[in-house]
Amino acid sequence: MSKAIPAARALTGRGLSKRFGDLVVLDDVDFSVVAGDAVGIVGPNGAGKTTLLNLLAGSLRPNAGTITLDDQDITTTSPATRCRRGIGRAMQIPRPFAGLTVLENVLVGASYGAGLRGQHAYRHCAEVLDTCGLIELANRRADSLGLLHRKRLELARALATGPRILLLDEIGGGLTDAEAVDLVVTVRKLRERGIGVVWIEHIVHVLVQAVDRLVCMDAGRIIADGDPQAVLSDAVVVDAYLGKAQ
Ligand SMILES: Nc1ncnc2c1ncn2[C@@H]1O[C@H](COP(=O)(O)OP(=O)(O)OP(=O)(O)O)[C@@H](O)[C@H]1O
Repeated sequence: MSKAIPAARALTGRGLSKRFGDLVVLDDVDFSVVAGDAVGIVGPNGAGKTTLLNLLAGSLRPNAGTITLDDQDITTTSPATRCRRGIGRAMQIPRPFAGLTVLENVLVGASYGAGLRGQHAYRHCAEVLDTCGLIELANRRADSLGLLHRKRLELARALATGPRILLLDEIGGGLTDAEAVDLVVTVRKLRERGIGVVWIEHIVHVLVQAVDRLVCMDAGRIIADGDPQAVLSDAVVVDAYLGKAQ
């Protein structure tokens, strides 16, 4: 399903800063993900996690810094172009086309994101729906789905665009632990196919089952980046994040 991915290709932000008025939300952040990596991002509310994802996806422009994909500068490239170049994104609050079926929603991603048509598009969507546990709901209207299936559909819509790097914003939010673990299984499969995953999630004990690297942000900066267990036992992380019951 995924495109062939040279292992060294990466999405990289260097020196990223973002302000809203006087509020500095990101302050000189360096971040990189390589295809096939799974990186978790945690941190307290307001740390700048979603803003970092917005910059990487292109829905916000940084005030300073550069973003490259495969060493090409995409800092000012639109989200639609980034999507066609292999950066997929699943939003915190799923907003499917409510009146369309599950299959039709995924076909939109396959058509506009991956550029697939006809039988190729249908075959690709069937694989995506199977991967995301939605194949039996293919003909259900999106607005009839419960939260778990809406979250899965959000992931499927992003996956249908044929990403090499997938940005996931709290796709486990609001789910039970068992439901969120279900998403872990799916994310692991994607990683095995060589897709790079960046996953923001507050359910840390679930997130660490899916990622091999954990980044902790606080107040617009990355305060730890590395092996998940080492990051979680870092005194600075415990003080800034884990000490404040999430
Ligand atoms: N468009 C905006 N205009 C003004 N302030 C904003 C805007 N977007 C985000 N912010 C502020 O930037 C800060 C960082 O927000 P961001 O959503 O990136 O944090 P986060 O780490 O993802 O938080 P959470 O875990 O609560 O989702 C917050 O103080 C937020 O209120």
